[in-house]
Amino acid sequence: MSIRTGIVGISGFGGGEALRLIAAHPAFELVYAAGDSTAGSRIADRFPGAPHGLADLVIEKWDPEALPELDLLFASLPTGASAEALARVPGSVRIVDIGGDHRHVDGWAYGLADVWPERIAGQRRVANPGCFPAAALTALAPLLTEGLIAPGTIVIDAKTGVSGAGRGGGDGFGYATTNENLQPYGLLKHVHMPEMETTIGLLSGGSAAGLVFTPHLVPMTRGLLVTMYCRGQATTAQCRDAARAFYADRPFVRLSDAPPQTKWAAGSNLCFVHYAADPARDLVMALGVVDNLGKGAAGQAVQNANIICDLPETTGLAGMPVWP
Ligand SMILES: NC(=O)C1=CN([C@@H]2O[C@H](COP(=O)(O)OP(=O)(O)OC[C@H]3O[C@@H](n4cnc5c(N)ncnc54)[C@H](OP(=O)(O)O)[C@@H]3O)[C@@H](O)[C@H]2O)C=CC1
Ligand SMILES: CC(=O)N[C@@H](CCC(=O)OP(=O)(O)O)C(=O)O
Repeated sequence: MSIRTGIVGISGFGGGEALRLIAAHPAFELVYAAGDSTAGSRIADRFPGAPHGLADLVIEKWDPEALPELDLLFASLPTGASAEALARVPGSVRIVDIGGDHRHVDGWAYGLADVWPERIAGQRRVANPGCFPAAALTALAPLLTEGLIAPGTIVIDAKTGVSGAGRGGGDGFGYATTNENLQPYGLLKHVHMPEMETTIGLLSGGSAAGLVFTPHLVPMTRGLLVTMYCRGQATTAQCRDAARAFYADRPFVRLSDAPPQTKWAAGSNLCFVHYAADPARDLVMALGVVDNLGKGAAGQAVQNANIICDLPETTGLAGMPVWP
């Protein structure tokens, strides 16, 4: 089966990771690549390691009115740049939006693929979660659905690699300012806070109004770790049992015995979850690790595309992480 596939935003970090995955995907055939400033260049000009069959594909100027015949489109545009344009893509084209314009928007399935595959199947429009929510919500979902933690008391301390800011990260994302530096940002106003509050409400039936989320930029290229502190009386064993049952038949979530490390997920679509609890302290800790460009972006996007194209979820995603 050949599914005619496009990527808009292909020159970026998210789009480039989608290209890497699609180049090795047995059913998705890349026939359309688009962007803005890179329009007119060949894939190989941007990605010297592209396979021969894709090297000469020319990046088009993004124009939703001028698409070739497509079955599937991955959009990896800056948040704010896709809502209006994607509304003009014919309804026959399935879309997975890696950017933030369509999360919890009517007409779009929220693509938390390991938690809600049944809500994604059969849809033609899927909004990929943000990278921090991908890790945090995957780790929290079993605890919330089992009522093991109070949804309004969650504190999320997060660390991300610099590629999370994209290729055009801009001032503050250069080598001299990120190397050997640790930068908190977005205190109490990061856009992923409302995204996570809404999803936690859906998972728990309760309000996550007390959520606190603090991301930190750390000097690594890829990787994302969330360490979460919640109120609850559950034991570590109860949290682990809940996660084991919740993810029993899910291929990409790994319950780890030791606290997970960002390198464990590098280059993969895996999410590692881990729990430690102490009822005497009324404390449940939940940890999640993803590759921000994998499960945090293009990996989860391909998983979502597999689901809406009725393919096995693992198609093109079975490769192990890169180590070391
Ligand atoms: N990086 C990450 O870890 C994650 C990113 N995301 C989201 O994914 C999206 C892409 O992020 P990322 O890849 O990091 O960003 P980059 O800055 O690396 O890439 C942005 C891409 O968008 C293209 N682009 C920008 N404006 C336009 C336009 N007007 N028309 C057509 N193309 C345009 C650029 O094309 P050109 O170079 O040709 O100008 C480029 O290919 C964002 O919404 C981001 O928030 C989500 C999860 C994780
Ligand atoms: C390091 C860094 O800047 N990371 C980004 C994560 C981007 C992301 O997940 O994307 P969406 O904009 O699609 O939600 C940030 O914190 O905004």
